[in-house]
Amino acid sequence: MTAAEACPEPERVCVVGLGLIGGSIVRALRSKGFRGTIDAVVADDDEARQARELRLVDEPFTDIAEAVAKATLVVVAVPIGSMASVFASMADALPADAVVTDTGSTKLSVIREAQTHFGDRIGRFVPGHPISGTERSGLDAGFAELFERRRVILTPTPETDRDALSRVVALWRAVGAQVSEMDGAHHDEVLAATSHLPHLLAYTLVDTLARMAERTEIFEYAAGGFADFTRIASSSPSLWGDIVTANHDAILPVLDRYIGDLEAVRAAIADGDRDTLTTTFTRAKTARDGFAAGKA
Ligand SMILES: NC(=O)C1=CN([C@@H]2O[C@H](COP(=O)(O)OP(=O)(O)OC[C@H]3O[C@@H](n4cnc5c(N)ncnc54)[C@H](O)[C@@H]3O)[C@@H](O)[C@H]2O)C=CC1
Ligand SMILES: O=C(O)C(=O)Cc1ccc(O)cc1
Repeated sequence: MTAAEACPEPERVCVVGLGLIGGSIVRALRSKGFRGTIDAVVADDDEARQARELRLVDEPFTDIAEAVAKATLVVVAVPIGSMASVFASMADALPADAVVTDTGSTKLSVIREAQTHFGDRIGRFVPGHPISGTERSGLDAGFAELFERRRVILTPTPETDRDALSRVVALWRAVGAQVSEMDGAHHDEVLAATSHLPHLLAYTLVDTLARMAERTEIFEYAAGGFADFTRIASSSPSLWGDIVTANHDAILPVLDRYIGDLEAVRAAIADGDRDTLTTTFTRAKTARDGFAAGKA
């Protein structure tokens, strides 16, 4: 589907935060032939120059209020910890009927900040989260295919306007994504298990090994399994500090459950209980094979 088919309204999009996600959205819009205007809030003059040279944006801004003043659709793609200050900076400058959406990895915390800052215009805010990314950050890390056939979860609230929702659905379809809807609390529980916990485990494993005395040798002899399991430990520590702090209510129960299961595996190893180990590994392999087959 072309961007023009998915997004027939000539939107004036303003992407706030031209990092991995914001940079990929503008690249995808360009590569799909999006016919509207693309503005962006950039970090500094260097990023503005780069965005212009790559023809990614029509106009780069460093001032948020100025950037959103003519927008019809604003996409906030900044770290979770920056959402509140970005919403505060744009609230009074937004055109009355502009739609605002975000790409944050947690949803209840972002919805709360939006309610605080957008007040009675909260109906024009559509909470969103693309379930695709990489361990890299910044404008150079972005690429046009990032959202192709990948899921985006929107978590509208009872206050969300249907028109605003359909405009955001159209934007994500225009960049090749498949859109689902879910309640914000459910989103945060699902993502705590499938994304936030794996990132925590990868960071902690690498940190544990890196602080062991023989660490040079451990990393020298690490095989593909280590690389597969730990790639995401190269993700931005600051971005993930924000995510884990914001979603602590949903993360703690699944983390406790995992610690309990790890303790059971530890006990089986200590007791030489091979049956428990192979039963656990078999259950996991069946589940993982099913997941891999579903993705193929
Ligand atoms: N990294 C990933 O794979 C994914 C990230 N997300 C979410 O998308 C959002 C963006 O993440 P990334 O693009 O990966 O991060 P990034 O670090 O690559 O880019 C963030 C951008 O926000 C800008 N920024 C930060 N604070 C700002 C502020 N106060 N005002 C204006 N701009 C500001 C930075 O200059 C940078 O360009 C985050 O909320 C993240 O949780 C969602 C899906 C995947
Ligand atoms: O690098 C990976 O595999 C990821 O899992 C990227 C990612 C990071 C944050 C999200 O909210 C969604 C996806």
